[in-house]
Amino acid sequence: MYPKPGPHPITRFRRARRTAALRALTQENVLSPSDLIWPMFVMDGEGEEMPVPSMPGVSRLTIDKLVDQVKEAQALDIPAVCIFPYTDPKLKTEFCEEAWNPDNLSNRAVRAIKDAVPDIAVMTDVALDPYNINGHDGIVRDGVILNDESVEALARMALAQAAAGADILGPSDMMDGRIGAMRAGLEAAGHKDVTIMSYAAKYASAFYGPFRDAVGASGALVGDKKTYQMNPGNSDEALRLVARDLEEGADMVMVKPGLPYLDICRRVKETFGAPTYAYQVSGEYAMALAAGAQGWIDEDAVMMESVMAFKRAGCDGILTYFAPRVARALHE
Ligand SMILES: NCc1[nH]cc(CCC(=O)O)c1CC(=O)O
Repeated sequence: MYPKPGPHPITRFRRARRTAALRALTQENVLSPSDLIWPMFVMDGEGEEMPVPSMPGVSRLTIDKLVDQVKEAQALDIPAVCIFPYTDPKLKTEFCEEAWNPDNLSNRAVRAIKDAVPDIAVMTDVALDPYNINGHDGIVRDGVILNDESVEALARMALAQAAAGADILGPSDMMDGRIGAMRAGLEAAGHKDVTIMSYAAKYASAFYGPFRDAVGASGALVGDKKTYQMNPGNSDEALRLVARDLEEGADMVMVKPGLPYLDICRRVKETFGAPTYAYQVSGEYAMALAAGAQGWIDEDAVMMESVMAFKRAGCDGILTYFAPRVARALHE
């Protein structure tokens, strides 16, 4: 593919690495605040925040404080935030009706953000787990996660989020056919310009543990999510899922988790050329923080290196809890 480099000493790769200026000049990939999506957790109440123990530096915030944090995102030139609700356990039901309540916590948060910070892109999560008594992303009957019934509920949920003003819908549920159903529903309701970032290749991963604590789903979850999330041993299947979701109307696609699945990011970007994102998930964040706290790694350096790795793998952007820290470092 490339001409073979000449032999040493005609070729000395170290020449271009000798000074910081030469290294900067020959750097292939660049990270910018505009590559970042900042995931945030919202809870009921006012003027309060509750730290997530397994995610140091991350807190659930009441809507007023969440809006302040979104202002901070904007000041840091981060173009998008992603909202996850910590739902009152009393609102969780078998059929997840709270998911499409126009005034549920997530929808109220979206409206408050769009009111106060209209220019930032707001992304929402489309999945039933925050509202489900059994913690699953879909509706469960006799221990089986029902696909088509879940898709109906998810499409309703997506419409409520679009009506609240979400710019990007993020279906993270992994039911089959949900993108098509959402896209048809959005068109029919006149929400023609709402984008969908499909969690297209989402793996059944052990790296989501701290997130489930943050949204209060860990205690609720009965069993695992292996009948709908992907088998970590698969790669070709990710391409078929991305092809399917793009065809059904996704504008952007995501690979999740992040670092352990960079090969998937690369294949997806090369195969489709579509806007491709990775989610550096809660467990990845928690691992870096835990090792950093022990003094076993240089946390800041590991953070920047890991986020850069996504760009190198071909991603157009990264959802990461490190977003504000990375943006701050880039502004220094
Ligand atoms: N549908 C829920 C959802 N949306 C994002 C994450 C994980 C995010 C993270 O770990 O940071 C999950 C958890 C899951 O699928 O169990």
